[in-house]
Amino acid sequence: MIRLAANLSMLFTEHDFLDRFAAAADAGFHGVEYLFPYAHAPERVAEALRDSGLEQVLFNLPPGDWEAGERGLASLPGREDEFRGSVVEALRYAEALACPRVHAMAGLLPEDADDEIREAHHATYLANLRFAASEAASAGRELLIEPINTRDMPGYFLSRQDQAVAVLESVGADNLRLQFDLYHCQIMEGDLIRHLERLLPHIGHVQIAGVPERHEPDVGEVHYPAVLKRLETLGYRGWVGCEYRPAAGTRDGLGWGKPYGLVS
Ligand SMILES: O=C(O)C(=O)[C@@H](O)CO
Ligand SMILES: [Mg+2]
Repeated sequence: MIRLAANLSMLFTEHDFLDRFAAAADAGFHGVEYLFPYAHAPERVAEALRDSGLEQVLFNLPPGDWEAGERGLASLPGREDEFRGSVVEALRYAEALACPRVHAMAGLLPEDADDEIREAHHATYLANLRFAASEAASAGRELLIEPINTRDMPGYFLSRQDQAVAVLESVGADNLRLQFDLYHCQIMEGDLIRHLERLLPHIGHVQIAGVPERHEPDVGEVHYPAVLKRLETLGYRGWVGCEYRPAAGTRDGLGWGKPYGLVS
């Protein structure tokens, strides 16, 4: 059975952040994910989670200066101390929220990146992920990496599934896994079902959205009923994060999720 998690950075934004938990539970979700919890004390987020009866399934490490355009620290040479601090902070929240996995965003390459700069980012990424995976393992958590399409996020260091698999294999930590976002993969590479079949052993979390607008999964070029069916028959037992921007209201657009227990 497909288990859907509401991404509270994109869904239920009609409500204040801490009120989105109850709204998600009311719509039939059993899990939640979001970008960042850090604007709120962990106890307050834990309370909202507890009151709603939801499971926290994922959130991201602090990403650097998001407002200034930064998109993660993991591959940024010279920012290693800050990255290590972000690992400690994320694991503190993960403990308070009983969240089994956290996502480390890779960060952006400079516009004029040549081979030498790319190689420096790659080496930094591997070293940082080794450290973070080891800290996460000690805390009993998984660490995820996610290829993101370079149309939405130009310059993002990790953009293709093969690149992610090579990184997973180089780091070689059992708790370092793939956040497989079908929306990004469709834009960069397509062939979603074959990707799922091949990548399943690496996948720690799945996310979905309609392509190309990133609206509801039943809008656009991907036929999600077939893709989710294949995910199920492959034996995937993890969560599927609904990481899309509703075309109108969140509840108005939940009809696509009726077969999976959602209520519009
Ligand atoms: O943008 C996405 O896709 C995400 O999953 C965010 O967590 C940013 O990586
Ligand atoms: Mg995603």
